Amino acid sequence: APCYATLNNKKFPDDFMFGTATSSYQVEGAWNEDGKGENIWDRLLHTNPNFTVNGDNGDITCNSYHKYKEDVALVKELNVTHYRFSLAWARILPNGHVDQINEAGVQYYKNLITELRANNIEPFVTIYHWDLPQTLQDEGGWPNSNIVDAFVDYARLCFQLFGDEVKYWMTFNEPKNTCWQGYGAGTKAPGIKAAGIEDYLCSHNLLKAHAKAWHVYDEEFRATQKGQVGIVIDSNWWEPSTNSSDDLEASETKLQFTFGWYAHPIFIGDYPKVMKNNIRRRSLAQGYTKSRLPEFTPEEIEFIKGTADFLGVNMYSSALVTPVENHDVNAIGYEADSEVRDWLSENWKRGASPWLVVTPWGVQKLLRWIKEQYDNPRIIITENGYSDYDGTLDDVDRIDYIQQYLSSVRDAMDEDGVDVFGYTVWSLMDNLEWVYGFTNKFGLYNVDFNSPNRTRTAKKSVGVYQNIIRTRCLVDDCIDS
Ligand SMILES: O=S(=O)(O)CCCN1CCN(CCO[C@@H]2O[C@H](CO)[C@@H](O)[C@H](O)[C@H]2O)CC1
Repeated sequence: APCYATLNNKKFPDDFMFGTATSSYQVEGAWNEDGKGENIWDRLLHTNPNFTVNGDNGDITCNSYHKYKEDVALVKELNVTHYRFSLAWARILPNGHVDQINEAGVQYYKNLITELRANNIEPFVTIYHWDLPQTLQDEGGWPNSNIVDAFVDYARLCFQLFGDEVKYWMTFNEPKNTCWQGYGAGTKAPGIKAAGIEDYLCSHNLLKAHAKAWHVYDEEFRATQKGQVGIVIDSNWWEPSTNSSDDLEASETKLQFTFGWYAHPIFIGDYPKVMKNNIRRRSLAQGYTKSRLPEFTPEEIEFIKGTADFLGVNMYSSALVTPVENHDVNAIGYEADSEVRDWLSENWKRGASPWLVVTPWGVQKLLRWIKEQYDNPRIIITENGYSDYDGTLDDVDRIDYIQQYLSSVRDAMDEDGVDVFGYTVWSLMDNLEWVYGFTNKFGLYNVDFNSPNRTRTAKKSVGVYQNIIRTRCLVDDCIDS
């Protein structure tokens, strides 16, 4: 493996939190058992089986709903401090509203949290990881402002039910992919293609919902439960394709359109200027009478600002950027509105996921940028990982990936003073990788989807990650370092 000078001469702090992660729709299965309601992924994949490779779906997947004790044993074996998982809204509230609580669903999460605590593992709970109850989508979904109070009622119930044992909450996983992929590109449930319109309505409501949930925790629960509420925002690192001022500006613009879209309202206030300017200019040029990007009132700007006790960052990959010449003024969508083109360099090693390239230097650049942009927020890497096609147990590529990215996180902490308090490998086990089905495997543990028992088997990376956690430093297999 390549030698990185920092690999073997840096220790992670004793209180640095190493963890691993999954999400409800990707691992639980039991899609319609014990009173769970239908969610937008159930509906989308049952009505469009070819939406995913091989028609794979979450009906059973890893069957974690029935195998959660075994899963917690694997998490324990990893010797991690925390396990990040998400709550399936429709398992707790089958029609999405608090008028009907499914006790069996509540009990499942209470059992999971109890099992984690019994094994001295910190539960890191994502309230929403893309699996909206179908009834709420039928009522308009994220673009309909009614969703705000539906989410806040759901979040308040979660705080009430689980808040005595859960001290780390994340409202949303990757708002950009919730909105852009769900309602813009249509590449994720509910699969709506309304780029530049419904993705912006989704984000407007999602930000209000996040902020309201944070204020509810702050006013009604923090004093007694003493926990923290954050949000998980993802982005590539966007590398200028040359050091021309145009390319440097394109990088900054793309960062604002992907990370700033959500971080700017929460950490500074309001949408980023370049988003507001670009989208207004393009909307008017397209004949709209006002910007396609909704506007916050001054009160809303103040209400949303400051609503994150920590920042979860999902970072996997990078891309090269440059301004789009003679852009099509009629193209709409958050990518077109950025007027930036991005692509992957041929020189970068690939993962199985088409968007995944091995660019560890990108995580240090993104973390440094976040620190400078948002005044050094407390950060935990809530997802980072490598996918292959065959789920090989001899996963040396994943071992290299994790070590190189951790080394770059370490550099951001040492050289740039970024306040990173944890790192989380995506994922505990191979699972349903959205449109790629079971063909993209991210797990530290292999899952045999052909066996009814969904047998989990440790890959080589399990031993390496255990060592990193035990020794607090990166194993360097170089002999000449
Ligand atoms: O969107 S950008 O314009 O900035 C760049 C495009 C590429 N992204 C990279 C990450 N990605 C998946 C992240 O998705 C995350 O990572 C895991 C692996 O995919 C998933 O299994 C998790 O559920 C999800 O939280 C969505 C697409």
